[in-house]
This record gives sequence, C-alpha cells and structure tokens, in this order.
Amino acid sequence: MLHAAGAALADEARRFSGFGWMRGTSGNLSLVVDRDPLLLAVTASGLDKSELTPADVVLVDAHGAAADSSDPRRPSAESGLHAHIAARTGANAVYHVHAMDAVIAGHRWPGGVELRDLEMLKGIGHLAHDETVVIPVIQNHQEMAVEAGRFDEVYLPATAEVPEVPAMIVAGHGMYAWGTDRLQARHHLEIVEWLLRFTVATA
Ligand SMILES: CSC[C@@H](O)[C@@H](O)C(=O)COP(=O)(O)O
Ligand SMILES: [Zn+2]
Repeated sequence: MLHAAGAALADEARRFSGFGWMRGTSGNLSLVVDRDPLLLAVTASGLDKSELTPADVVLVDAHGAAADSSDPRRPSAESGLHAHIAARTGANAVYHVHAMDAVIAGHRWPGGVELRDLEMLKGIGHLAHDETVVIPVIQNHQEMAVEAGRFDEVYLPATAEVPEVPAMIVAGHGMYAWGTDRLQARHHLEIVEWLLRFTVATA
C-alpha cells in the first residue's frame, strides 16, 4: 500500500519537476491512505524531487508526525499542513510546489488573487463568466500548526451554490492544491498554476 502510494507520488513529482515547479528539494506531495484514524503517505524530506523512488515516502498521522517509528526516513517538513488540509477539506491528495507564478502572485496580491472571465476556471469547478474566484494567500511560517490556523482563516469551502476553491498560495514560498484523488489534485494544481501565470503576465 505504502509502496503503491510512493510509486504514484514519485511519478507526480517527476512530472512537476519537469515543469520547473519542484526545483532541487522543493515541494512535497501526499496521498491519504486511511481516514479513521487519518494516515497519509507523504514524500520524504530533503530529497531531490525529480528523482524520487517508490520507497521515498513516509506514513504520517493527523499531526504530520511519523506513524511508523521503525522507519528511519524523515517525513516532509510540511506534513502537518498536508494532514490538516486533508482533514479539513476531505481531499485524498494534497500537492505542494514552488511554482514561480504562484510566488509572484502572492507577492503582488497578498489579500488574495482574483480570477474571472477565463475558460480554465471551469477546470476547478467554477464559472467561466459572471463569477470572481479568489485564490487565498497566507503568510509563510516554519511552524505547520501556525500555517494550519492561517489556512482555516482563508479556506473557502463549498456552499450550496458555489464549489470550494481547491488551492492556496503561501506568500514567498509556493502553492498548495488538492483533490478527491491523485488525478483531480494534479488537474487542480496545473489549472490554478495556469490561471496564476495568465494573471501575473497580464496584470
Ligand atoms: C528548497 S526546499 C524548502 C523546504 O523548506 C520546503 O518548503 C519544501 O517545499 C520541501 O521540504 P521537504 O521537507 O523536503 O518536503
Ligand atoms: Zn515548500
């Protein structure tokens, strides 16, 4: 089970590295492997994300702490925020990358990045017209418990009329996107990055 998750995350990390979004050791990816209690497979810390193998994944609990004390590998330093996002949103896949356009957008619009009148908004469940979608921005912090609190302040869950916004920017750092499964998280990440790239380029 952990090996399959590791193989899937290694593939995703290679893909995002190819886009320049996981340069060096930057970024981390996770998949929920159990809900009760919450357990996630998260990429191991400090590795070159373009060269991960199926073994480069660690099991963590709802606090992002290693769940298997016999495993010598360290989980991602940002595991706690992955676990929090998975718990709060119900997502089964959470992806974090250091895409340049996300960092520029967060720097430029620290109160949130407004998007509208773009066909690609349909790719995150929103309307191509007559709706303004805001990608929230939080300030960066090294403590994931602090980041989790900041996430709760800005997260836009689904209402009866409007779906959730499945992404967030961390200022001076990168972005997160999530989805019900690996493929949806990837789609959300790639589409939001496209939307941010367009917005930065045309501002
Ligand atoms: C240049 S990597 C910076 C790290 O502190 C962090 O932001 C990151 O994305 C990767 O951390 P990791 O612990 O390898 O998952
Ligand atoms: Zn990071």
